[in-house]
Amino acid sequence: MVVEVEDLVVRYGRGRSAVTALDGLTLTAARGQVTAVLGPNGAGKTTMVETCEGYRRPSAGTVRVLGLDPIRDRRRLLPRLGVMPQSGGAWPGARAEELLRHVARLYAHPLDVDMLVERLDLASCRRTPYRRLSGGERQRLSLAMALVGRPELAFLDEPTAGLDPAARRATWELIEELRADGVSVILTTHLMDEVERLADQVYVVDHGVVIASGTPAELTTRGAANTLRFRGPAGLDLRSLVAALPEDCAVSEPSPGHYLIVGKIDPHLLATVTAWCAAHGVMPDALAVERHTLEDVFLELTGRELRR
Ligand SMILES: Nc1ncnc2c1ncn2[C@@H]1O[C@H](COP(=O)(O)OP(=O)(O)OP(=O)(O)O)[C@@H](O)[C@H]1O
Repeated sequence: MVVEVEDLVVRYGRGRSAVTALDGLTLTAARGQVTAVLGPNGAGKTTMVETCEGYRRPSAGTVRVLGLDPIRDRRRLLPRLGVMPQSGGAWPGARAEELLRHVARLYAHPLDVDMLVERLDLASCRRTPYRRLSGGERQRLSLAMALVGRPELAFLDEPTAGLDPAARRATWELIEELRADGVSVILTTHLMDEVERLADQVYVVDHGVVIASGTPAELTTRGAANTLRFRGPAGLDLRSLVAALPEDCAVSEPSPGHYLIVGKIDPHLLATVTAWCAAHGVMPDALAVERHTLEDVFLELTGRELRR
């Protein structure tokens, strides 16, 4: 495990005005994987990442990063980490390329700066002072600065927030390459498609605790079962269809001629349904499988939307 967080509590302030940002958070991240921490605004994602980076002291609980204590072993840890903070962290007057080259010089075996500039589409703003960069350019430069040192473990705090679709795709591709190179990535996000595309393991966090975890596929198929819909003649004999399906499937006709099957929808089940239709002379129109998204899962767990 590259990150082990156990019963982590982090409070800001004291007394009555204290805010408990993390309230007993437990998670682990495996080497060479992309681990996503997903949650709405204020869930505690940034606090968790900053505590792993050694910027925040736990009020209780333990944190180990690459087997080390982020505060006590900070000097040994920092050269092995890549950190992309949510905002800022650069000198306003320094030019984009200058900043990146400066950071690259702090590491023993940096990546090729020109390659990163090219990959993250920063060529047109090489000479632009940081304070004049657009939000998206800052974001991409910040990612380049996190990766240039060839980190073993990269913490990326909402790496694609505010990026246009092309920049988002370029960022995703870069993260996939990092994983292919054996880099471990901890990613915070509130974007479903990002998690579904990139994450090996997801922790859904709300109010400072983990409320669900698993692979994206596990999270979207468990509990909240998937749905198969089709249209056909009204009043089909559903008892015979139910008999043909696995026990945990529910079949209904919510309105005449509209059929709904709720359960684990896999290719086998699809074949059973179409075979049943064929045997009964039914043409299933508008046959559609609806997969639950992580958004649905979050809504079911908390009763709230993930995006606010
Ligand atoms: N320095 C601080 N002082 C006081 N409260 C803070 C501080 N930083 C964060 N908080 C509070 O702690 C809670 C968790 O914030 P945090 O930034 O970790 O959440 P987040 O999940 O990263 O949110 P976002 O998606 O908006 O970045 C919030 O209620 C926030 O207001």
